[in-house]
Amino acid sequence: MKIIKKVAGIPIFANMTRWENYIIAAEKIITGYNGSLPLHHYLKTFFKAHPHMGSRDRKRVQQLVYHFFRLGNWEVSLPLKERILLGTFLCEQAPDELLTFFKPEWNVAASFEDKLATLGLQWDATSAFPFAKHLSAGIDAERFTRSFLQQPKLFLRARPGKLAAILRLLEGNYMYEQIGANTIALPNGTKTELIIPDKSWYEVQDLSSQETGFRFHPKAGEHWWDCCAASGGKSILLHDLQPAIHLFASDVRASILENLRRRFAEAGLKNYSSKVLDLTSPALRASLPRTQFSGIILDAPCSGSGTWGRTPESITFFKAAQIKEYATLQKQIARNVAPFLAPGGTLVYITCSVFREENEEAVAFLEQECGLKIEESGIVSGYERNADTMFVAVAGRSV
Ligand SMILES: C[S@@+](CC[C@H](N)C(=O)[O-])C[C@H]1O[C@@H](n2cnc3c(N)ncnc32)[C@H](O)[C@@H]1O
Repeated sequence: MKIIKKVAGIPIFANMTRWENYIIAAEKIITGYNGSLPLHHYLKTFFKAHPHMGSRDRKRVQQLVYHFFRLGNWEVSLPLKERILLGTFLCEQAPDELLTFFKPEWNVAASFEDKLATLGLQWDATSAFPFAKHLSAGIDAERFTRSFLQQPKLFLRARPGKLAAILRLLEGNYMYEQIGANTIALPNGTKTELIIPDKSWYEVQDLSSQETGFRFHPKAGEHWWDCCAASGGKSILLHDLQPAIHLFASDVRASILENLRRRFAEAGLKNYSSKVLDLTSPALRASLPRTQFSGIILDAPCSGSGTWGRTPESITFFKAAQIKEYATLQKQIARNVAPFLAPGGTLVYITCSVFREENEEAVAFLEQECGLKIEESGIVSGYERNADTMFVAVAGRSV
């Protein structure tokens, strides 16, 4: 085919369909991406540098790239274009013009099993997800890895007393599902800020993340420390369960605590203190507002592997050696933080990881090295609910 021009490095071929140009753009993105930035940041920069692509083109090319990464390392020996089409075939459910153009014989509405039969391929969990041998107990590797083919949903948590008002705005106008007492699931990409005018009515928070809060049982007057608070998702959840607590939130990043302060202000949460703290520091005691807390939320820095349905590029670029690095950091933090749990108090250890080293092994460490008693622990499974998968353990200190 003859190149008629190049636009920002992408060849535009004579007599080429839109679909062929989409594939070429997706190939260029995939070959240029090295995993050092999150994919959505890379895509933003790429599209900025290629302004000739309209918003519909950008959206379609972006989908192709995500479909490709959702395959993980499965069938890596196929040519790039074939893997992009394969990912699209397995991820899409509705009739798709691009796929019809390239593969008219593929029935995109067929079941996963029928699609594999059409392709003459078998799903292999260990090549799709090279870290399968690290999975925590109770995770079905086959189902977990297949879940990467679907983008997780967007979940809202209705703040106390606001569910009915939010449902009135959604009813009849938007596709949504109510889950449990406070959760609303929406298609990913829904612009909630355009639907719900008051930001203090809800928090965007994954379903499994919301459910970790079932293990917080704060009582009025207690002192709680959210020691890896980030922008405060768990802190706001905790506060909504019991506003009359004394909340102390800390994180090692000053910038994320700025986000927390902004988010708390939007949520109308005023009664708290916050501080930048490095939990690996041996001088932690001197920096704390008190030395005994009734409750500690340790939402540890982790691989994030339970959330990779939202960032599937991580499957390709994550290195197994990083699991050990996170596990070491988690133990260091646990050892430093545990002494500040008051007798009779509760430490809730949370990760959004699916790896045993960050979950069960951290729990064994809390028990064996930190003198805590594990009351409950396990996976909060999201992979069959279009949600993230998390891990939560409740540890207590004897009186
Ligand atoms: C999983 S995130 C917390 C998410 C948060 N709790 C929420 O609900 O949105 C882990 C946090 O730990 C923080 N962190 C990492 N290393 C740390 C350290 N050495 N000391 C304190 N915080 C640390 C990170 O900055 C990150 O914000």
